[in-house]
Amino acid sequence: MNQVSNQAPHHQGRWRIALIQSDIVLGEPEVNRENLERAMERAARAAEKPDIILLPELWNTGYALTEMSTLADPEGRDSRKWLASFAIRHGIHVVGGSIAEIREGHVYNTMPVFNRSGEEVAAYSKVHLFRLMEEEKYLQPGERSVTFVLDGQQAGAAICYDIRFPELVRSLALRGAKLLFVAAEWPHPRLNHWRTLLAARAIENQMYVIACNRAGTSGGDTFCGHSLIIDPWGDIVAEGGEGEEIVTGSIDLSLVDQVRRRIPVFADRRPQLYE
Ligand SMILES: O=C(O)CCC(=O)C(=O)O
Repeated sequence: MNQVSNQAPHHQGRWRIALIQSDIVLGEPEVNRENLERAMERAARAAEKPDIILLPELWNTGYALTEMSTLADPEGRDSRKWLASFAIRHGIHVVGGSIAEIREGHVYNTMPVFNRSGEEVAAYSKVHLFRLMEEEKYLQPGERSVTFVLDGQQAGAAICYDIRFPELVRSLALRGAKLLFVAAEWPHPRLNHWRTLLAARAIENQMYVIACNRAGTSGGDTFCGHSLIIDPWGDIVAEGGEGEEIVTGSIDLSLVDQVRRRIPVFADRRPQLYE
């Protein structure tokens, strides 16, 4: 199956995507916002304007887990206001990576999503906390999986460790998601896992996987970059290197239906045998 054209116009499920693969300064939300804003403005003013911008995980605080109670954004208010105003200013959908936010005394790792009009169409809080980095000691897990609609197209949300749970992504696909947005702070030495898991989620669910990882180093971890856009056949539309970069590519959601017709995985499922 051929890759989709890089020139696809943004109508009828054809979108140009920009992934803001940035470094994140530990515990410095204002600095991070300023850095991201510069990169997002650059992406928005490119000759081929994106329809959707995706940011990395925990872009406000980084993994400053022990300081979350003071650093996390109360109700995510400031971060949301800023993301919404960017979406309105440029008429671009903003899948807001994720932010540390405090709600009712708990810190959540939450991906807010804004449409071109600046309306918040979804907020997904990471449901699988990553014990290897002791997230469960400092964060509260979300309690629901989330799909949302942009320009009439159904999408699903995932954050980092979530991609190790095929059942989560399958459930999003069964609810109609034709693409999955992933925000991550995925470190070495697991680049191979990152690339393989993302490709597997795309192939098995016959959906686009659009994943933005951070770059840089922090607290002894070196992050992989390699943000990816993978099509429903498993081909790579765009992939970043290791450093800071805006990764862009175009997608055509009619390819999802084509692939699902060619190999009818969803029609061939036998869920009564799986549990
Ligand atoms: O699953 C992994 O290897 C990385 C996950 C991770 O870093 C995270 O969820 O923050």
